[in-house]
Amino acid sequence: MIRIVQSDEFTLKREEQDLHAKEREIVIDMIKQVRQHGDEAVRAFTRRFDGIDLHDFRVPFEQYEAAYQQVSPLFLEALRDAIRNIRKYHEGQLRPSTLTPMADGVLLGQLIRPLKRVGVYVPGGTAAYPSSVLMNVIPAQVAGVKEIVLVTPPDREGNISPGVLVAIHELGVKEVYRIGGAQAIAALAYGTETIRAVDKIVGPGNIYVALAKQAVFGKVGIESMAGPSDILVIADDSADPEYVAADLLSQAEHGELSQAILLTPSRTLAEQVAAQIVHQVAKLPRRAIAEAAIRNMGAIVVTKDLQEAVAIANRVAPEHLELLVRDAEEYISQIENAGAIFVGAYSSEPVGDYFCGTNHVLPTEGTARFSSPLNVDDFLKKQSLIRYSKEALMKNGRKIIEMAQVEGLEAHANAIRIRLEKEGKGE
Ligand SMILES: NC(=O)c1ccc[n+]([C@@H]2O[C@H](COP(=O)([O-])OP(=O)(O)OC[C@H]3O[C@@H](n4cnc5c(N)ncnc54)[C@H](O)[C@@H]3O)[C@@H](O)[C@H]2O)c1
Ligand SMILES: N[C@H](CO)Cc1c[nH]c[nH+]1
Ligand SMILES: [Zn+2]
Repeated sequence: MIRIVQSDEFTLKREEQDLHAKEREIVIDMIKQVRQHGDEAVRAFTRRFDGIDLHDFRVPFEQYEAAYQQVSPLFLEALRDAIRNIRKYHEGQLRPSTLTPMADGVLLGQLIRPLKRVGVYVPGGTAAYPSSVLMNVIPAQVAGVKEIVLVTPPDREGNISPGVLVAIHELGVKEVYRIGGAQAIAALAYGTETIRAVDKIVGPGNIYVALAKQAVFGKVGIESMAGPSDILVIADDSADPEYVAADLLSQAEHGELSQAILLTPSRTLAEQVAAQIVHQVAKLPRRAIAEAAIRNMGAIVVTKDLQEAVAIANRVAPEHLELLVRDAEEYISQIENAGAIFVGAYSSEPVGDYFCGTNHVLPTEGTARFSSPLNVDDFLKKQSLIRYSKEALMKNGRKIIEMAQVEGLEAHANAIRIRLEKEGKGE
């Protein structure tokens, strides 16, 4: 089911073609419709893609109460532990504003302020993602964002999964709309009769969601291209093939566009993992999705050695990278491009998806070359503060004028010159 190739035959699908040209066109048109027709367009797309006609996008309050009756005590305990871990990890990312005193009484600063109004996308098309509620909302709260607007798609009865509702309630998010896909992103970016526009949209989703976020960037901020999940495992012959296959499948089951790649110098391991995938996938409830993902986007690449595996991994720039090799720590510094690095046999990827505290909203589609995991800084903006003194201006004014004149910007030069002249320092 999964192709096994030698390293010199391996190409990435995204290197061969623009994988998402059709979907890009679709979302651009959807965004246009929502801009023109507001709620009416959102309602029509929800009818078409989620199969429900919603008059009110808000989640009825009784649904939160009922949700607590539908989740297990262990789920609630796990959720609360995960909240603690995620909060602690993200609190470690906070840093204060800075004020730097310079010569002659000059004070320069970097002020850090939370964003005012942020939209959070929680995916929910083919699976429910309570964990994504935590991963988006907690860093926003740690940053001090006051207005958090959460959107998530409804099921065919118009309901949101109990796990998601409980997670929302545990974190105290109040503004929640049952809408998803590109229509939800457009509504958050441009506003509708019901939904007030936000300053930034964060959160993972399928390819329609990721491309819609890309398309509205500029009107609002976005954190990254957190689209279809992917995983890359680097393993040597010390790795357990059952673990490798299970971890690859853990991401393949997200969606048919999920990419799962194993790089190994061991032909024996390659064949054992391929056999394990066939064996394990057969038992999965989401077998059809995982099989399609493995068939379309999966690969086992037999490399010359581990160094070549590292070089290919840096080219792939995966969302998740697992190091299942002897002396795994020694390879960490060589992994330049990966959203999250999981080190050793017990750092299985779902540990990061749910629980340890790091953020699972990660850059996909190779964008780990330049993007980072969602973090507290995504919810903050920085402002420069300049308090220049008279003494400093009198001392440096001539130099500033000279720079302005080299740029041919005489009005800039004048703004400084006028002050120097008033103080009797002009030429
Ligand atoms: N990168 C990350 O950090 C990360 C984290 C969690 C989940 N994910 C990804 O999120 C995704 C979740 O996907 P999902 O589909 O279950 O939920 P989703 O909420 O992302 O998407 C569902 C929505 O897609 C829209 N849609 C479906 N088919 C469409 C079509 N043909 N045309 C236009 N719009 C359409 C619908 O409006 C629907 O509400 C997976 O790909 C998963 O890998 C990524
Ligand atoms: N693996 C996903 C990020 O790509 C996050 C997730 C949530 N639930 C399960 N997995
Ligand atoms: Zn996952």
